[in-house]
Amino acid sequence: MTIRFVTSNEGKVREAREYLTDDVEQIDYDYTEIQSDDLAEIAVAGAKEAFEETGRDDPVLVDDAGLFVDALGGFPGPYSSYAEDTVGVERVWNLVEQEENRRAKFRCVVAYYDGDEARTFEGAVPGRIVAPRGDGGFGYDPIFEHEGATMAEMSTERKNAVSHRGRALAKFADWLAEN
Ligand SMILES: O=c1nc[nH]c2c1ncn2[C@H]1C[C@H](O)[C@@H](COP(=O)(O)OP(=O)(O)OP(=O)(O)O)O1
Ligand SMILES: [Mg+2]
Repeated sequence: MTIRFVTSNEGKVREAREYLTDDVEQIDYDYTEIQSDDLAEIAVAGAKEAFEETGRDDPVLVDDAGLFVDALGGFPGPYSSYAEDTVGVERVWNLVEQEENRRAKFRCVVAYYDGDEARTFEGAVPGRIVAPRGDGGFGYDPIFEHEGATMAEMSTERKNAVSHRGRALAKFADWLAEN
């Protein structure tokens, strides 16, 4: 089976290919990202729209993810992509730099839709916000440290083994194998 991963983010696709045995085709369809504080709601709405608008044949996968910083009340959260495009990763670091509590989480929801019932799979990883280090990965990876390394300092394989997306994809892969 081919899974159509609807995203403009090549980093997400690279990570999904590392994880899933099925073929993963990237579809660069720009679905509406609804405004919600619930990643699952955003991902499901996107998956349904993308499925309807891109031919209704192979099932689609949509991944909605974000960085949730404790000291900032969960900001940027569901607005992570907007914050990255506007203020940028370096200035998100600056917001946290003075805080004593640098704890944060990456969260990810992947939504799978084949025209029947939408399924969601979630993953999260705890970490700490640090000054940018490393040049792998994408997005907030350089400022997100987990067990001593930033995610930008990890190989795709190592990042997948611990990451929010890896955990969500692992659940999805298990479900897919049984269905
Ligand atoms: O593993 C990650 N490592 C670093 N940063 C990450 C990660 N996962 C999500 N993020 C950041 C990127 C973006 O600023 C936001 C997700 O936004 P999100 O809308 O889900 O993705 P996106 O706009 O990059 O691609 P698309 O919507 O086309 O799938 O959180
Ligand atoms: Mg997006």
